Amino acid sequence: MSGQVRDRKAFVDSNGDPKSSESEMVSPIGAAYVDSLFSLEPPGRKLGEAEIITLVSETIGAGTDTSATALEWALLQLVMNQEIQEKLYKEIVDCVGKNGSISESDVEKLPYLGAIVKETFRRHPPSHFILSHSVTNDTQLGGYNIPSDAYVEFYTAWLTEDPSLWKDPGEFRPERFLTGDGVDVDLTGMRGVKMLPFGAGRRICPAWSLGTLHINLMLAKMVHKFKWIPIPDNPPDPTETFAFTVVMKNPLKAIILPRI
Ligand code: HEM
Repeated sequence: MSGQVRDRKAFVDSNGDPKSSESEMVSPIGAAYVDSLFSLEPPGRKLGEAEIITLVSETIGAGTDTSATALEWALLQLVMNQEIQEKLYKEIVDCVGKNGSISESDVEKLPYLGAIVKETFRRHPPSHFILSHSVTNDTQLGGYNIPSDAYVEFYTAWLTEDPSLWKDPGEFRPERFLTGDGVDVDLTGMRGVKMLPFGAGRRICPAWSLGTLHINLMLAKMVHKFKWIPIPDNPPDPTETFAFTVVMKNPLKAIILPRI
């Protein structure tokens, strides 16, 4: 790895910008995640190669399945609920037009899109458990003794299945985040805990806001350019199964029609 990655200078010019032939593939020196790892100096040492590889692969692993799963669940709901999809399409067209292009700054102007993404995180949290946690010293939490050699697993999906917290929790209803029991719900758990798709506290997903933005953008672009409809006599199957994330037992199949 060191030969290939640490010699990134071969791909950039004297200003540190990518050479033109590489511009699609290489970020300027200093801008990539891996650059920040090379310059990171925990007290008294540099990170070793094994640590850098672990950190990079953790980021790729944690960032791909989660986002892909969330997007697939959102599309399943839009295929099954055409009126929600059309309401979203109208919101997008009102904002950027039929032929426009949706950019990062448009996302905050699309509240219904945001509500669909939040409702997806609530109804289909990609991860039903957060990562294993442990304590450095024996302690007590919520009346339980937690020894320092134990792994503590938090099942966070129970929150969003709880009818005392959510009205009809099994229903997919984005409007709840605009005018109902989801208004003011905070995805990070800082202002009360009603859902925890990214965990909470100091080990919360470090990319919770990036992941949310990616899903908003990808979903908006996919609905702006294409209409997603069910295959006749073969509607999507919402049965779940546990993999790295909670995925569809039978992956989504749909008819995808260009809008224009
Ligand atoms: C919909 C998208 C995502 C969801 C639902 C999600 C969810 C989570 C959850 C539940 C955790 C565990 C938190 C805990 O143990 O308390 C986590 C950790 C993590 N996530 Fe995400 N994530 C998403 C996107 C991403 C992306 C895009 C990246 C990277 C670019 C990423 C990188 C990480 C990393 C590195 C950790 C481990 C943090 C640590 O060890 O402290 N995630 N994520």
